[in-house]
Amino acid sequence: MTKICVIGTGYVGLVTGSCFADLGNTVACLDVDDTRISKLKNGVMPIYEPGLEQLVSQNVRAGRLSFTTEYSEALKETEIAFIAVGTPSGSDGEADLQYVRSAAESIADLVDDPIIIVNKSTVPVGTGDWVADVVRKRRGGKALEFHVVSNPEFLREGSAINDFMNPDRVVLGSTEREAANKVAQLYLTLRCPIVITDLRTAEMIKYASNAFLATRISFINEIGNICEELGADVCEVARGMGLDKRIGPSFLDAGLGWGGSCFPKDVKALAHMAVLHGTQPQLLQAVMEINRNQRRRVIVKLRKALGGLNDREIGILGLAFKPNTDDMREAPAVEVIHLLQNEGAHVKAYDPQAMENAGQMFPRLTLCSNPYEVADGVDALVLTTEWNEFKQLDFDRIRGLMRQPVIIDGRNLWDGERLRAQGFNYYGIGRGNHLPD
Ligand SMILES: NC(=O)c1ccc[n+]([C@@H]2O[C@H](COP(=O)([O-])OP(=O)(O)OC[C@H]3O[C@@H](n4cnc5c(N)ncnc54)[C@H](O)[C@@H]3O)[C@@H](O)[C@H]2O)c1
Ligand SMILES: O=c1ccn([C@@H]2O[C@H](COP(=O)(O)OP(=O)(O)O[C@H]3O[C@H](CO)[C@@H](O)[C@H](O)[C@H]3O)[C@@H](O)[C@H]2O)c(=O)[nH]1
Repeated sequence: MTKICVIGTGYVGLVTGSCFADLGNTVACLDVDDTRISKLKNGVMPIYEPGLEQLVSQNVRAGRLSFTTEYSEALKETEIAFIAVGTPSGSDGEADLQYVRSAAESIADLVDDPIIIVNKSTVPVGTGDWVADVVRKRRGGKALEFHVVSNPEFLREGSAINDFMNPDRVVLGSTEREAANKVAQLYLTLRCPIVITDLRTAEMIKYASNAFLATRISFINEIGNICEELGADVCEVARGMGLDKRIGPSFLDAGLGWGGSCFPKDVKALAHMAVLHGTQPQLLQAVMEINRNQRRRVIVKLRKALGGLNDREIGILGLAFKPNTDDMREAPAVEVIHLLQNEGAHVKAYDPQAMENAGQMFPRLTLCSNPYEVADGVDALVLTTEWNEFKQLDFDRIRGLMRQPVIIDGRNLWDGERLRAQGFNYYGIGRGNHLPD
């Protein structure tokens, strides 16, 4: 049993803290956001993540998990402090480290016993050394025995608990092998490969992994765009490719492109690091450009199908950047809605979890309480997030409600042939169906 402190109670901090508590450790989760902590103290989750509420309440009841806004309370007798604060994109695409700095300074101010500081946030290569400098400078001459370990997180929103508890690997980087070994002990019961390396390599593994996954998606989207012109079906192409063991089937779903709180900012940050150090990240630039175009292509399709967008009614199914989350950061739906509204379209939408976030983001968006309300009177329906709830809709009812039977399936979720047989003008992504010019 280890006494742990997790700084930041967002998607990563809260999941990390509750999972470590569940594995038998004593965990204090800390956040500077009062509202978030009082919600958590009352058993209310500040984010939607399947299974999280139960995991938190179980471990709070067992006395292994607590929440606070007080650094002094959270850091009391802590052996390992995880920094899991946000690292958003700055103005040039570089990662903004102000929250990491503030967390490191608070540790430096309040701790006198030996401590391991673990960077779990996604941070630029070199940040581990920088955190050590920040702590040393802040201490002035006051001695502190501490080591910095990089432990990037690979969980996905929507399946975060399962990903944390069943990782493909755990990556640890440190200049001090003993410190990395101590952190490794926390993960031993998960029985997964543990890669122990130096700080900078560990930090790069995180960026390279995200950039590679984003590249796969942009690649298949580019293939999809070519398929559309040549009359091939990208879904079948991806299946045929993915059966090759060297390629594998994951992350080959063509659609509106990648969004979320990680891929966009991390690919940008990696490209920024490259440029800063005199390297041209040509592939990363193309990967980002393809992704930007993927959203715009939907607008082009709609314009063609409806002969213009001014005063058209468009229905959007799905607002979160992917299913099983309420997170709308860089969600494809956000850009699609902006582009539609800019062209004078009236937009209605529904999402099973992201309605509250959407209401704050789009004052002019009509929020509906189910897919049928969205379909009512629209000229086109656009599927932007492949929630389970959208998989089996009553399309006869939808056909009867819509003003024009145009469907853009931005996630290739539905059976196009069946929908065409039901009277829809169905357009998937990369599925070889041409629109008239
Ligand atoms: N979201 C994901 O799926 C995911 C997965 C892997 C890695 N990451 C990385 O993990 C980090 C955290 O991401 P997230 O999505 O959990 O962020 P988030 O925005 O959901 O949460 C960050 C939390 O940190 C708190 N915070 C900010 N400054 C603080 C401070 N000085 N002291 C204490 N708390 C502070 C904020 O109030 C907020 O609650 C990022 O670097 C991200 O790139 C995210
Ligand atoms: O074949 C695919 C797979 C995903 N996506 C899109 O890609 C984005 C990201 O999806 P996913 O990776 O499932 O979600 P995240 O929760 O953002 O997780 C990514 O980002 C996290 C933060 O760094 C990492 O920890 C995870 O390993 C990494 O998968 C979403 O918009 C998806 O719709 C596709 O378009 N096609």
